[in-house]
Amino acid sequence: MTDIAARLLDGKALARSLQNEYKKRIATLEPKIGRPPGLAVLMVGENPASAVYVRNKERASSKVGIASFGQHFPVTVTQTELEVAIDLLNADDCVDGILLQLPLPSHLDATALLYRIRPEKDADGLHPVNLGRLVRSEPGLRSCTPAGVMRLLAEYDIDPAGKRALVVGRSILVGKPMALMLLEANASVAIAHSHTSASDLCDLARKADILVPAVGKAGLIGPELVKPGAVVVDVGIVRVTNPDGSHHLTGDVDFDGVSRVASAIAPVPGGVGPMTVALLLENTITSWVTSWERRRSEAHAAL
Ligand SMILES: Nc1nc(=O)c2c([nH]1)NC[C@@H]1CN(c3ccc(C(=O)N[C@@H](CCC(=O)O)C(=O)O)cc3)C=[N+]21
Repeated sequence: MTDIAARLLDGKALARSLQNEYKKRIATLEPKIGRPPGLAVLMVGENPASAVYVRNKERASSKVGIASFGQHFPVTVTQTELEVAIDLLNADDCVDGILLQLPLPSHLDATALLYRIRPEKDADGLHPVNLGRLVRSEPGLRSCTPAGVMRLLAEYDIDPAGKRALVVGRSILVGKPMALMLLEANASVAIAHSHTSASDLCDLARKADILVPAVGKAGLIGPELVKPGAVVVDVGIVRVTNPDGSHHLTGDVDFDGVSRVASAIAPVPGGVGPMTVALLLENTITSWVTSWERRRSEAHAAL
């Protein structure tokens, strides 16, 4: 086999440079707006993987100058308590973004809570209004992980137009919005999922110019499933326990094997994860600016 060293789609480096831009934008606008952007991440229980993400988000927020209104609830929290928390954040003029960290314990109705977040503060892009805008290709808050993938592709001048894209996974958080964003960028999009046969997955994957696995199964995508020269963006997150009890993250892709076949590859860690955090900050800043503009025009209208 010829060794093609795939280009590394370095989400970590891009996220860092985006964060520098956000920091400058906030520093410029904050004196006019009179307060920093505010982001509330709501986490329930002790899911260790979620805790990593929440910690990364809080660190990134404080780095760029976004105020955190995060709350951590015990696993015993009730639906009503979370509803009250969301209602208070919806009404709080210092909060621009609200993110309900998923998954939630099974006694809670996650959908009802996501629907309760005001669409203008839906930093995760999961409210039906924002999902509907995505379906319609209208501007709106976009789901952070797939938006991060699109931003990463753009940075490396990878244009999905006319390409065959395969998304593996159809979750509301990643797979479905990912497929819609690739479609919006004029790719020919297929979606494989848990009911797709192994042989169909193989056929579809080997035809894909852009392959986006988002399943959470280590080793799902080996070099035999990748078209030579394809772009592979690993969105899977698998938390592996090391022999010494510590943990490391890996994705759906056999990175070393696939690197020899693909033309470009986004690793885990260091690829889509940091981009997700960056786009969450970007959504929060967008909401901050939009709400300020809305208020300003309302004030003018009242004169
Ligand atoms: N409502 C909601 N929105 C989400 O966007 C959401 C969620 N729930 N639930 C869980 C998943 C997972 N997720 C991650 C984001 C970034 C990293 C991340 O920062 N990863 C880094 C660092 C990993 C590390 O620190 O080891 C990396 O891949 O390089 C990981 C995981 C967001 N999610």
